[in-house]
Amino acid sequence: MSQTLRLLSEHACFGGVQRFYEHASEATGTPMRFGVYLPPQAAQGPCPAVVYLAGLTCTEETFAIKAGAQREAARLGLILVSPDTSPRGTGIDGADALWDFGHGAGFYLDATQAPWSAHFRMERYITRELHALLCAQLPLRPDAIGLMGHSMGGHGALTLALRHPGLYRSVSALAPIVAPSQVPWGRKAFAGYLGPDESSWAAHDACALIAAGHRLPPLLVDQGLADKFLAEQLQPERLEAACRAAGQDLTLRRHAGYDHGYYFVASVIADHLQHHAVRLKTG
Ligand SMILES: N[C@@H](CCC(=O)N[C@@H](CSC=O)C(=O)NCC(=O)O)C(=O)O
Repeated sequence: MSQTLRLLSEHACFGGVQRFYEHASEATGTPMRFGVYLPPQAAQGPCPAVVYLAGLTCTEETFAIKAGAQREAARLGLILVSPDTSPRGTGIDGADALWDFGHGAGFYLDATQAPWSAHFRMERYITRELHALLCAQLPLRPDAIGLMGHSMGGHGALTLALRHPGLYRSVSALAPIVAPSQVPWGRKAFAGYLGPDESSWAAHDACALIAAGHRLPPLLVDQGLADKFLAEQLQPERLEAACRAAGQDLTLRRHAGYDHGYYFVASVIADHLQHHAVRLKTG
């Protein structure tokens, strides 16, 4: 049954339109919000799309407001989709207490542990419900959808693409968490959402998935070298080693002087959209 999308706001942008929508989500059991940028080409017919998964503390607005991606998306004829990073207003005790767990920190997986499992079903939301809704209700090409993300969202982009082969034709990440089972952000989230049995964590860990034989389309990753989270949380050398051992095509670019924030994202976003456009517009 087609879901009702409620248009929250609409803004003319580079000849296209930036919109924000809300809908009742079956996956999370809450209202969910997402942003959509429709380039001018979308008025003529279906366009390829890139879904952008944001990081800890972000909302559906962060990418749209801070990354400056719309100019290049308009040039390339790409639709941009920016979902929220977790369900909101769940009423779960403690869900607002921490910035790296709970609301704003859904980690793009389906929690198996109470009380989180009642609402924190972001994998199902992104890969099934939102995917179907976008294909049914927006002028995008279902065969030409890419996935990218930043930080926690980079983890989401890598793991969802690895876990759902064929769903996303192009993949990239900015300063991603690549081995969540091994670093504090991921260990905290996985313990809470998936429970203490670490054997269940590997299925949501990009490096472990690659080592287990899962594959991605040719992957572009950018990482700032002045990123305060680089050594403790991100550790791109783990992804580099996993890809090298598995024969996974990876372009990992390290950028001196760039930190973790959206000044970095804005500086490389055009390259990422071009990476996606090349793959989404051919084949
Ligand atoms: N509150 C934190 C910083 C939170 C932060 O840096 N969030 C990043 C994503 S981190 C990994 O997922 C982000 O994208 N923030 C949005 C922004 O506008 O920069 C702290 O105290 O360090």
